[in-house]
Amino acid sequence: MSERPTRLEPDAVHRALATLDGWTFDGNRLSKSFDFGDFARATGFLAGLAVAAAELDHHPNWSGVYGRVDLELSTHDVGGVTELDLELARRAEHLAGSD
Ligand SMILES: C[C@H](O)[C@H](O)[C@H]1CNC2=NC(N)=NC(=O)C2=N1
Repeated sequence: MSERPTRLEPDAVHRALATLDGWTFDGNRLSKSFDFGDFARATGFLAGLAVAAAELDHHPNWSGVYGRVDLELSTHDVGGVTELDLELARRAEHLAGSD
């Protein structure tokens, strides 16, 4: 996306999250923990997410332990959640096999 993304109003974020299982919104960022059960599956997920992030030029904050991956999504350039974060969340769901 070449245009600067627009910070979404909270109502719009909540409406979008109705179709995304298990994500929370704190007013500034989306969060979800994925539990894959082992390190190989967790790192496989991260490899796929890295490809998605490169395609979108939009990058997650991530951390994790062994089989768990914790994601936080926000658009640093605008200090909130944009359509890019929702798209990255959708792709994360797809990669995790939960959509
Ligand atoms: C210039 C480049 O497109 C920007 O710095 C992008 C890169 N990836 C990004 N990722 C995230 N999460 N937020 C951003 O604001 C952001 N900006």
